[in-house]
Order: sequence, then structure tokens, then C-alpha cells
Amino acid sequence: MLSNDPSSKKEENNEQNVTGMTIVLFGATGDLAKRKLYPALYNLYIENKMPETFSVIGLGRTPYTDDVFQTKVEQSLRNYSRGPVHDKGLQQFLTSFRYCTFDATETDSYKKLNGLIEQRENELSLPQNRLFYLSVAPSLIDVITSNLTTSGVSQTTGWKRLIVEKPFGSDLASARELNEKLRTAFHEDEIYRIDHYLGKPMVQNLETLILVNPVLDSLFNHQLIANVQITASETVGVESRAPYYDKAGAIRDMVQNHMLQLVMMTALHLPRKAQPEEIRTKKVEIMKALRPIQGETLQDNLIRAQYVEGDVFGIDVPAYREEPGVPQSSMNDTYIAARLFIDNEFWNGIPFYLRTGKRLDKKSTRIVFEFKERPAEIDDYTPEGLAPNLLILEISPNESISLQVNMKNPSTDRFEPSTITFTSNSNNQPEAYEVLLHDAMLGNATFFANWKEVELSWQWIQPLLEAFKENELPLVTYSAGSTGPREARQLLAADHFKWW
Ligand SMILES: NC(=O)C1=CN([C@@H]2O[C@H](COP(=O)(O)OP(=O)(O)OC[C@H]3O[C@@H](n4cnc5c(N)ncnc54)[C@H](OP(=O)(O)O)[C@@H]3O)[C@@H](O)[C@H]2O)C=CC1
Ligand SMILES: O=C1O[C@H](COP(=O)(O)O)[C@@H](O)[C@H](O)[C@H]1O
Repeated sequence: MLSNDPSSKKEENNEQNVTGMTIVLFGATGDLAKRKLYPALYNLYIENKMPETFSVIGLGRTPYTDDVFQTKVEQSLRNYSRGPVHDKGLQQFLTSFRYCTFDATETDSYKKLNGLIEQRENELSLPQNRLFYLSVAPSLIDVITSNLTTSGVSQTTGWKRLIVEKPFGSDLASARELNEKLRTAFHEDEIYRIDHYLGKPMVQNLETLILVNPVLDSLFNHQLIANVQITASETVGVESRAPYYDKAGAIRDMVQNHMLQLVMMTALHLPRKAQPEEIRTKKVEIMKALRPIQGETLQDNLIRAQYVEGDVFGIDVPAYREEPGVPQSSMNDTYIAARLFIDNEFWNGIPFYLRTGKRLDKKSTRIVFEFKERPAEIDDYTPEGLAPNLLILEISPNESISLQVNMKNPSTDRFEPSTITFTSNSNNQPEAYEVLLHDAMLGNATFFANWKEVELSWQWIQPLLEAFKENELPLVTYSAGSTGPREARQLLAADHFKWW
């Protein structure tokens, strides 16, 4: 809630060390800024998580005045904010925003930008803390970062940080090249590579959730877990993003970043509350232990598919190849399923199954731990109707923890699976971008992808990209609105499992 007492706001911020700053937003007229970033800043503001004084400078080639820009920001809040927009405080929030008509490819633009940043720092008595948010196409990142250095915009007496959007490269070589370029202007600890899955509250809380619940902790036992399943299914199709998506596919769009980050976060299993550095080290260890899928192992461990026409929630939808902007001959993947193994002491021999796709039957991101069945040889007691115990962590769109157990149905006297679900009492979850922006303001990079993780992810993905390019793996199909291709079910059936 918006505090009526400015001193209480200051006190709270001091506790969290959010210092006065300038947010320089490249791509201020774009879709991401409108749908996610302005609402995120506003929600941080009304929750007293912004510094008492801050300046936002929006940049784009579209010629806006400050007034027009502030009106656009207000419209974005009214259209996309997760909660109501309060009249109280709104004007004060909006007056922090200034706009600079700016072409990232022109050197003179940076002089103008520097002047505006300094003018606002002086007007507001702000320290020279500058948070640069690159919400622009990857092709502009190089030119922006090098100009930030040569123009002096990134030479500050305070801190400087750079938030970079995905995609971070399109393969291992381009990611390395991009990283080299960023590193000429920023240190690794100043670079915040956004992966919005790491901003989802359930993902951020995964580690502590297990630590604070000894019951859950006790389930994290190598002897008990049969497999882990990570699903990110979407009902939307390619939408208006064909030019990007048809080159990226599900493998680059979801697997290289979000899915592998979920694998790392799931496999962490830390014995106690860890420091950010420890978490990062552990994540890198997990990536190093991730068994490569390549050559002969490819066909058996990876399913690649594309949707054909079907219906989603009763509405007919076209095949991927009929979507606007997608070539009729496209061989792009809109679905990936994979069997992974982490060759370390804890996860040795426990398969991780991943699947992600567009135009599936439901929107759901979840992690399911399937537990081993009770050994029959104990006492020969194997009643009918038993199902495996499951621990289901629903990450989005709603958060919950469910446990599937076997219970006897008194009317049939048979066992059947029964699920109990726990949800938080709050229905006011912060958006991922809100959480991550706040972390970046605090200088906490725990939930951003560090370079080593990104590099190892690309390294793991690279043989797959090459195999896809050479058509070494068939591109199978699935109907829009279905649960995915038959081949993905067979992947688990071969191990006597099924998807949950
Ligand atoms: N939209 C989304 O949901 C998501 C986006 N992303 C990533 O975020 C980034 C931005 O995406 P999105 O907002 O959708 O893209 P848009 O195409 O909507 O916006 C691009 C922005 O870049 C600006 N821009 C383009 N060329 C120049 C230039 N020469 N100089 C200065 N500014 C320029 C545009 O402003 P103008 O035209 O006024 O110059 C516009 O503000 C991309 O990297 C994307 O991959 C990541 C996840 C989700
Ligand atoms: O980064 C991306 O994520 C979205 C899915 O995000 P979610 O938070 O809705 O699960 C996906 O639609 C998009 O293609 C991808 O670029």
C-alpha cells in the first residue's frame, strides 16, 4: 500500500538499501516496457520498494514529449498493472519520468542523454547510480554498450548496472561474442541477464521452501525419487513474433534459458540457506554435470515437434505453418521434450524429463517429483489402484504445492490417488519483472543468469542446434490443443513412467 507517512517509506527503503538512482530505459516505446516494465516499477513504487527519489529516462526514436511519455506510462499502468492504479501518488510517480528522443546508432544521441541524466541528477540531488535497462533488439546491444563507454554515460561516481533482456545470443558463438562486447563496458557483477522464470516467486522460494519444511526436505532423498518432471506448457501460439520465433524455436526460446534454469534451481538441493555466490557455484556444477545429449543418444532422449491445426479451448486454431509470418515449409520446433541426467552424487540415475511447447491444452509451469513405488517384495502387499506419490510444485499461472497420496475409497474399498493442495493465503503475487527489477536495484544478482551458467547452457544446447540444422532428428507433429506429441509420451513410457 502507498504509505501516508514519507518517513516510514524512507526507513523501509534504508533497511533494504535501495539507493537513489536513475533508470535509463532503452526501448521505452516498446512492447516489453509497456506490458511489463512500467507496471513493475509502479507496483514497486506503491509497495514502497522504490527509493524515495529516483529518475527514469525513457529512450526511443519515436518523438515523444515528456507529457506524452508520461501519458503513455499511465496508460500502460491502467492496461497492464496487476492491481488497481491509485490516483494518490500517481502524479508523483509519473513526474519521475522523462523522455529523450534517441537513436542508439547516433553518437550525438549519447551526449544529449548524458546531459539529461546529469540535469535530473542535479535537480533531484541524486547520486550517480545508474541502472541501464536494454529492452531493445539484440542487434542494438553492442552499439549501445560501446557508446555508453565512449560517451562517458556509464562513467559514474556511483554504481552502474546493466540489465540485458533475452535472447542472450542465438548459439554458443554469438553468446560468447555478445558477452565479450558487454564485458568491454561492464564487469560481470554489473551485468544482470534477465531470465524472468527466475523472478517467479515459487522459483525464488524453491530453495527455502524445502529448507523450512523438514517434511519436504526428508523427501529429497536419492533413494525415494523415481524421476523429476519439469513442464512449461502454453496455450498461445506464435502470436505476432514469427520473425523471431521461427529462427529461435522452443529450443532457444524456452529450453536454453528458462527450462535449464529450472533444472538448475530444482537440482540445487542445498543443505542450508546459501549465499548468492554459493548458489551460483552450485548451479554451474549442475550444468557441468548435465550429461550431453548428442550423436547416438539424441534420438532416444529428445523429441522435437511442431503443432498442426487443432482447437484450443473449443476454438479452431491454425497450424504453425499457417500462422502469419511463418513460412509454409518451416521446420521450426514449437515443442521440445527431453530426458536428462545429472551425473552427480545426488541425482545419479534419476531422470529429469523436460517438456515445453506452444498451443498445448493448458497453461502451466510446474515441477513434479515422482516417488518410487513401495517395493512389492517387502510383504507381498500390493493392493490394486495404487499410484505413485507425487510432490507437485505449481509455479504459474497459480502457485501451489500438492501432494498425491493413495487413499482408500470407503464406498469401493479400493485405493485410489488423492491429492491435497496447499496455496498461499495471498492472492497478490508480485510479477517476475517486479521482483527482478527490485533485486537489480538492490544489487542482488542471485536470480539473474550469470555468464558461466549461460555459457554452459549454450554449450549443452549447441549439439542439439547442429543436429536440428542437419535434420538429424525428425520433426514430429502434435495437434494444437493436445498434450503434445505421441512420441513424448513414448519417451517416458520407455522408462515405465508417464507425464504428470
Ligand atoms: N515483449 C516481450 O514480451 C518480451 C521481450 N523480450 C525482449 O525484450 C527486448 C525488447 O522487446 P520488445 O519491447 O518486445 O520489442 P519492441 O520491438 O516492441 O521494442 C523495441 C524498442 O527498441 C527501440 N528501438 C529500436 N531501434 C532503435 C534505435 N535505433 N534506437 C533507439 N531505440 C530503438 C524501439 O523504439 P523506437 O521504435 O521508438 O525507436 C522500441 O522502444 C527484446 O530483446 C526482446 O527479445 C523478452 C521477453 C519478452
Ligand atoms: O520468454 C518467454 O516466455 C514466455 C512464457 O512465459 P510465461 O511467464 O508466460 O510462462 C513465452 O511465451 C515466450 O515465447 C518466451 O519468449
